[in-house]
Amino acid sequence: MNLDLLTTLREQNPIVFNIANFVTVQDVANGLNAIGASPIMSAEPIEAPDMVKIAGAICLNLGTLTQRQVEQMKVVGQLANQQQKPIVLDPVAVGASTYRHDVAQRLLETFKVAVIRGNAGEIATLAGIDWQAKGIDAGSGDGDLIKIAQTCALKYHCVVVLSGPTDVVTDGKRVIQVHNGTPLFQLHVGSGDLLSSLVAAFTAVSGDDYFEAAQTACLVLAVTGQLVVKQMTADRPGTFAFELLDKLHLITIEEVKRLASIS
Ligand SMILES: Nc1ncnc2c1ncn2[C@@H]1O[C@H](COP(=O)(O)OP(=O)(O)O)[C@@H](O)[C@H]1O
Ligand SMILES: Cc1ncsc1CCOP(=O)(O)O
Ligand SMILES: [Mg+2]
Repeated sequence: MNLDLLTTLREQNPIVFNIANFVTVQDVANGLNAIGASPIMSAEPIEAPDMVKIAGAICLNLGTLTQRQVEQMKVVGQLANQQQKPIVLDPVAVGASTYRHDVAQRLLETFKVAVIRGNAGEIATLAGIDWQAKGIDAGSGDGDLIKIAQTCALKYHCVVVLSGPTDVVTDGKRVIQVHNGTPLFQLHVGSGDLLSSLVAAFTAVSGDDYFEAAQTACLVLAVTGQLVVKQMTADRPGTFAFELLDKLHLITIEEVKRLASIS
């Protein structure tokens, strides 16, 4: 795990271009800003070439996808591939409708992504493995999460982050598990979207080592949440979200190293 990437990120302040959902767009923008990246959001296909040109990485979030956004994503994805800019795809609730599922498949056929980041239900759906996903939530299933993540990674030739109580990061062969975190992440809508955008920020500064970028993002966010919760006397999702933002700005490599629980 290369935690120096956090320093590099803060030094380079990479632009992360997000096609975000309208629910959590502000969490994503503020989270990226707090950690030391530079967010930009755009919903206009016409400016796709300019957005991709200035971006260090791109995060495509399928959360509230319109057909116009799908067209925008196709253009953005192809331009990003031509310019070797890494793309992170967040397949929000991909199992919840045929529309989402079809769109996700079509996008993944149109351009290559560096990382797919989703919860167990989303990654199992993309992998074609039986799972009872529940809307935006992971839902339930009894499959082996490592196998599910690996199947998805091999199917789409990319790094996969299957997040949850333990984050599984894999390129299909290598597997790292991040055991840090707190259940309070689940009480704040947007935790997953934030993680996806942070993965994108780290891919912007990791050369082409997207496996390394993804694990670093998972560990930094999970430890940050853990440190926030340590100070709280009761489960307060609102306070957690505010303090998470502050701590993302303040977190040090030493703190991450001290609490890291990976295998
Ligand atoms: N029960 C949990 N314990 C610890 N960390 C968790 C738990 N559930 C989710 N997380 C963390 O929350 C973040 C968002 O992941 P997740 O909840 O899987 O995404 P989504 O919001 O897309 O469903 C990740 O950093 C993950 O590690
Ligand atoms: C509630 C909701 N509906 C469509 S997108 C969205 C936000 C999903 O956020 P996350 O996947 O980070 O929990
Ligand atoms: Mg999600």
